[in-house]
Amino acid sequence: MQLRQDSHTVPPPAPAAGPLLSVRKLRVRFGGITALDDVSFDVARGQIAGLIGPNGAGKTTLFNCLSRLYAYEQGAITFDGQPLEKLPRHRMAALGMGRTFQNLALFASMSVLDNIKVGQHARTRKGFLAHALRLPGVAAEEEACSQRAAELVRFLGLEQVARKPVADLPFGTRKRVELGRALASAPTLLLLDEPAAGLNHEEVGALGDLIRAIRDQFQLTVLLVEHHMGLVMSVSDHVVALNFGRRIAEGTPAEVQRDPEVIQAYLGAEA
Ligand SMILES: Nc1ncnc2c1ncn2[C@@H]1O[C@H](COP(=O)(O)OP(=O)(O)OP(=O)(O)O)[C@@H](O)[C@H]1O
Repeated sequence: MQLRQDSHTVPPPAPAAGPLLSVRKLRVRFGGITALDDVSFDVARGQIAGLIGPNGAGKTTLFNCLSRLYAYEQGAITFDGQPLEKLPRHRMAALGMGRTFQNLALFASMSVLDNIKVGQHARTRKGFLAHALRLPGVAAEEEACSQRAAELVRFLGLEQVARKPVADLPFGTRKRVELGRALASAPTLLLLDEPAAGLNHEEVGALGDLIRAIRDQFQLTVLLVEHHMGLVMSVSDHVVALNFGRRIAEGTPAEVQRDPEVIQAYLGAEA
């Protein structure tokens, strides 16, 4: 199905050239622990990129740097040609970065539809005061938000539960709602933090199809942190592997899977 884009929610067209995301020589330390050490990689526009590594490798730290939740002591991140460190944290969603979290971050007592609508907040133009005073344009903006949320609900197959509180839903369904909320901000880069965690085998299979459908439908770029190797390797165009905060390999899924350092990192992790 085709999602309608409206004048209030459309992101500015991305310049065609250069990677969408560029991470350069990133270093993050927590006391004596170096969580990221000189990490560099690019994510090309339209790509599904997988970020893998054993526990403690630095994946979440990297995501938190992208969301500006963590500060980095060295290095640079460029998103859509803009240096991230110059931008305030609250502008990340408006800039075109949408994110899901390892531990679901939804409003449990609110309905599916309302949770998805919350995600559009960053894209609305009219401020709090305009809404409170019902200034001209507010009604049109609200209508556009409702329509987009309803279209996302349909796209994600959530029609049957759209008006139910999120707390009443199974875990796998709640994860879809979180995806819907991240998509509601019309991101150009979607950051997925362990979307397969807690899902059963069938749900993981469906998730792979859904991630590809999302990329194609919304023409966005995906960066995926995931422990489920089957999912990462089947869905990713490009994979970056971290271990102990360092980038140990990068390439196609096949290249990374046969990289000796990657094999050693995972065998070592299991030993
Ligand atoms: N806020 C923090 N304070 C102190 N140390 C931290 C903090 N966040 C992460 N670390 C440490 O940084 C290192 C990297 O952790 P991180 O959570 O980024 O790894 P990860 O690859 O996401 O692991 P997992 O797969 O288990 O989620 C670990 O040694 C971790 O203990």
